[in-house]
Amino acid sequence: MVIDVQIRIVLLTERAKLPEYKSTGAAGADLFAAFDGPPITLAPKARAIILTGIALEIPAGAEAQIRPRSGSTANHGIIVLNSPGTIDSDYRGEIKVILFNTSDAPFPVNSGDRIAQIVFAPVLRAQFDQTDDLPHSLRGGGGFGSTGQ
Ligand SMILES: O=c1ccn([C@H]2C[C@H](O)[C@@H](COP(=O)(O)OP(=O)(O)OP(=O)(O)O)O2)c(=O)[nH]1
Ligand SMILES: [Mg+2]
Repeated sequence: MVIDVQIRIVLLTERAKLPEYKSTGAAGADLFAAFDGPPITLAPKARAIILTGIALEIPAGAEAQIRPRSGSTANHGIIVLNSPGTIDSDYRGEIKVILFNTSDAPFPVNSGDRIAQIVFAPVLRAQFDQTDDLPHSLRGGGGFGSTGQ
C-alpha cells in the first residue's frame, strides 16, 4: 500500500533539483547538494552543513526525516550526523543536511551530488498525561542489554 501525499516544494536557486525516488518502491527520495562555489571538502572527522536549495510545505500531521544513503556510508564513511534529521511540518526554510566524515580520507561534496535521502512519515503527537506511577510490565526498568547478548 502506498499513500501518496502532495508536498509543495520551492527550488530556491537555479542549482536546486527536485528530490528523486530512484526506484518504484524507494522509501526515500534522494536529496541533491545545491550551492555556489567550489566543492566542499569534508576533512577526516569533520562535519559540514550542506545546502539543498529546496524548501517544503509538509502537511500538518506529517514530518520528514533526513537519512544517510547507505552507499555513501559503506563506501566512504559519510553519515548524516543528526540522523534522522527532523523536518517539522511548520518549517519553511531551506532543507540542510549535516554530513560527517567518519573516515580518514577527505571527501569532496560537489553541488549536484546526491548527499542524503528524505523520508516522509506520519506523526503521533503526545498529550502528556502526568501520573504518579505506571502499569506493571515484565520488562519493567530493564534495558541496556538486560535480556542478554
Ligand atoms: O537535518 C536537519 C534538521 C533540521 N532542519 C531544519 C528543519 C527543522 O524543522 C528545523 C529545526 O530542527 P530541529 O528541531 O532538529 O533543531 P533545533 O535545534 O531543535 O532547532 P529549533 O529550535 O529551531 O527547533 O531545522 C534541517 O534543515 N535539517
Ligand atoms: Mg527543535
